[in-house]
Amino acid sequence: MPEPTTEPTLAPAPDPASAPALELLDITAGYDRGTPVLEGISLTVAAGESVGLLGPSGCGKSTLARVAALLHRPWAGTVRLAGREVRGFRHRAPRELRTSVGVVFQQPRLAADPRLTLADTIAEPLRATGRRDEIPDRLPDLAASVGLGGDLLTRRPHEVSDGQLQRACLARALILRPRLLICDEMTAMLDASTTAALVAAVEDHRRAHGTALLAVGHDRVLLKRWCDRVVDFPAG
Ligand SMILES: Nc1ncnc2c1ncn2[C@@H]1O[C@H](COP(=O)(O)OP(=O)(O)OP(=O)(O)O)[C@@H](O)[C@H]1O
Repeated sequence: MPEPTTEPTLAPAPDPASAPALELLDITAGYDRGTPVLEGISLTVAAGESVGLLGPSGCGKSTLARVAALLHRPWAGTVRLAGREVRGFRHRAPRELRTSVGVVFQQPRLAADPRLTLADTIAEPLRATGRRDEIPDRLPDLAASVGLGGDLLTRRPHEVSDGQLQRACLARALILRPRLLICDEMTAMLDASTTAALVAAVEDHRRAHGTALLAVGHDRVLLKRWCDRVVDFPAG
C-alpha cells in the first residue's frame, strides 16, 4: 500500500495592510569587519504607526535607518517590510520593496542632484519607475502640500534655501506614496517654523495615505510631540 502523502502547507501570505510596516529583527551591521556599529538590534513599526528613534551622536541611528531603507546590507538579522522578508539590499532589492520606503536625509544638498530643478527632483522617482505620465496628476498638489509653488519649482538647488530644498526632498520621498517614510534628522538643519511646516506636511500625508513613519533625531521634545511612540537607542 502506498504511503499517504502529506501536502506541504504553505504559510499564508502576510496581509500587507495589517503586517507591520517595518520589522528589524536582531540586526547586526557595520562598516569595518569585526567592529559592528549595531549588534542584535530589533525595532518594529506597526502599519500606519509613527515611531521616533532617539540616541546620542554616533550610536548608529543613521546606520539602522539605512538598513531599514534597504540602503545598507546588515551582517546578520532579518528585515521585513509589510511582512515581506528582504533578501537583497541597494540595487539588488526588488523594485516594489525599494519603492515602498521613502527616505529624507539630514542634508538636502548631499541628497539632491544639483542639475535638476525642484520639479524634476520631486518627479525623479516617477520617471525612474517608468510612471512619468502620473507627474501632472501628482506633482502640483504634492509640491503645494510641502509649501513649494510658483517659480520655486523651476529653480535649481543653488537658487533655493536649505529649507526649500528639504521641502523638495520630502516631496520626492512621498511621491510614490510609500508604505513607510524614514526621516533621518530631516529637520536638524532647519529653523522652528520650517520644522513645523515639514512635520505638518508629513502628518497630513500620513493621515491621507496611512503611511508609517520612522523619525530619527536628537530632539526628544519634537519627537515626543510628533510620534505615537519614542524609542531610546539602542532599541534591541
Ligand atoms: N560609511 C561609513 N563608513 C565607516 N564608518 C561609518 C560610516 N557611516 C557611519 N560610520 C560610523 O558608524 C558609527 C555610527 O554612525 P551613524 O551615522 O549611524 O550614527 P548616528 O547615531 O546616526 O550619529 P549622528 O546622530 O551623529 O548622525 C559612527 O562611529 C560612524 O563613524
